[in-house]
Amino acid sequence: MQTKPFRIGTRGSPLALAQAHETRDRLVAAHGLSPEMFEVVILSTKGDRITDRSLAEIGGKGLFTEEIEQQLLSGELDFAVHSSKDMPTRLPDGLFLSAFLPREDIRDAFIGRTAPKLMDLPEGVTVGSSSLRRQALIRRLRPDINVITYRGQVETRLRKLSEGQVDATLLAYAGLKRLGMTDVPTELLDPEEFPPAPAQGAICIESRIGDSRVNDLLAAIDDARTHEAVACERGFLATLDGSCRTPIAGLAISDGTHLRFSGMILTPDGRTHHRVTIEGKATDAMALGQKAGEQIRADAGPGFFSSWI
Ligand SMILES: NCc1[nH]cc(CCC(=O)O)c1CC(=O)O
Repeated sequence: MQTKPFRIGTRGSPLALAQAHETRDRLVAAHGLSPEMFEVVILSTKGDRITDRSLAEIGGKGLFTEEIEQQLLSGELDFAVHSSKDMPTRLPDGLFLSAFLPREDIRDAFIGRTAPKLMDLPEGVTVGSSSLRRQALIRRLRPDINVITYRGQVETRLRKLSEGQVDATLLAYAGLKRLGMTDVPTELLDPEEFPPAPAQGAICIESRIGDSRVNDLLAAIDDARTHEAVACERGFLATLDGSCRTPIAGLAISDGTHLRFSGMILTPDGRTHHRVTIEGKATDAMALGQKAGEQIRADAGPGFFSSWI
C-alpha cells in the first residue's frame, strides 16, 4: 500500500488548476482513493512569466512544459496535467502522454463587445487573439478587421476586452466551461468555418515511460476515443509543424472503431487555405493524421510554406 501521495504537476493559472483538480477527482473516483493521496504541485513556466510577446515570437510550444518536464524526469513529480493543445509534438526522451480525459466542447467561442457575432462586427474594428490559427481564420472571414496579438490568462484577456482595448476576442469554449464561464461567449463558432486547433479541448496526462505504478493508475481514467482523436491530430501537426508559424487547424472524431479527420492550413493573411479529409481505422489514428499532413502539404505545394516563413 502506497502511503506517500502522488505528486501532480501543473501550472498555476485558474484553468490549469481546474484541469489538475478534475484529473485528481477522476482518479479518486476510479480507484476509491482518498483525495489526500494526491498532492497538486504548482510550477511557474516561462510561458506564464513572459506575457508581452506572442508565443511564436518567444519560441512557441514547450514554454509551458519545460520546467514541469524536468521535474517529471528527476522524479519530483509523478505525472503532470496539461492542455493537450499546448503540448509540443516531440516530448523529451522518457516521457509520454499516457492518458486523456474525455474531451470537452472543441469549438472556439467568440466574445464580442460591439457586436455579438463575428460576421456582424462593424467594419475595421479590432479583434485580439494570440493564436496564429484564429488570426488567420478571422482574416479569411473578415479581411477588413484589424487583428492584434493579445495574450494572457483567460481573466486578463476578458478584462482587457471589457476595458475596451479590443472589440472582440476568441477563446476555447472548453476552457471557459471548465472555469464555469459558460455565459461569457456571445457566439460559438461553427467548426466547419472556424476549425479548432489540433487537440483543443482535451486534457492530457504526461508521465514517465515504464513507470507502471503510475501508468496503471492513469490507465483507468484514459478515454480511448479522445486518445485516438488527439493522436491523429498530433500526427497531422507533427508532419506539418516545423516552425510553429503555420496556422493549422484539425479535428478528428473517433467512434472507437472508425475515425474521421479534417484538417486545414492557411496563410497568416487568411487569403489562401487548403483542406484535407481522411477516414480510417481508429487504431491507425496517428498514421492517418500523418498521411493527411503529407496530403495537404502536397496539395499546397512548396510555395505555400515559403511564401511567408
Ligand atoms: N495556450 C492557451 C490555451 N491552451 C488550452 C486552452 C483552452 C483549453 C483547451 O483547449 O483545452 C487555452 C486557452 C484558449 O485557447 O482559449
